[in-house]
Amino acid sequence: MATNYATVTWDQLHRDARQLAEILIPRGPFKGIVAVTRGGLIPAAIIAREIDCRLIETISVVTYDEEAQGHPEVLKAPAAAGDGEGFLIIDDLVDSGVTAQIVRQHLPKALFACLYAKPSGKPLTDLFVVEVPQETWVLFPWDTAPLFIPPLARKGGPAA
Ligand SMILES: O=P(O)(O)OC[C@H]1O[C@H](OP(=O)(O)OP(=O)(O)O)[C@H](O)[C@@H]1O
Ligand SMILES: Nc1nc2[nH]cnc2c(=O)[nH]1
Ligand SMILES: [Mg+2]
Repeated sequence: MATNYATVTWDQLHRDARQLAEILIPRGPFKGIVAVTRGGLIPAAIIAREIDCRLIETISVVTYDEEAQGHPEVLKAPAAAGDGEGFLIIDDLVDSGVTAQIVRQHLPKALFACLYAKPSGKPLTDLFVVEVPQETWVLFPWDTAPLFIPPLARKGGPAA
């Protein structure tokens, strides 16, 4: 279980994805993008628009059930990307690096980029935008909703 949480808003995610696109442009052009579903889908869509790439393939890897890490399972291979030559892989984040390692085994010649990287997974990426501490759990905008919280003055109980 994580000890800290970092909430990423839609605006922040959009800014980070655009920043990644900017550093990717000199590394291209790319034949296509392989999005690591599901987390890589929205970052991949934003980046595809910015780098003007219309061919999007997916690889589906399931590793986590909420915060619990399980055994990674590839539900769909990225058939259209061959060995990955000329392709760009996009995921939302690397944590342990297990998912990235499996994706790289399928696409050894592709470039791997993600928005957020924790120290254990960082060496598995070619490019990322923001480093996040290992013990922090990133909350993405598609996993969260704004909630009512009571005013601070009422926190101590009815007398406050
Ligand atoms: O570096 P790791 O420890 O392998 O963790 C990173 C992976 O975990 C999350 O995917 P998840 O398995 O939760 O599936 P999802 O993308 O469908 O939400 C995230 O989107 C990365 O793909
Ligand atoms: N949402 C989310 N999924 C993850 N999968 C592995 N690490 C994380 C994380 O920090 N946040
Ligand atoms: Mg994922």
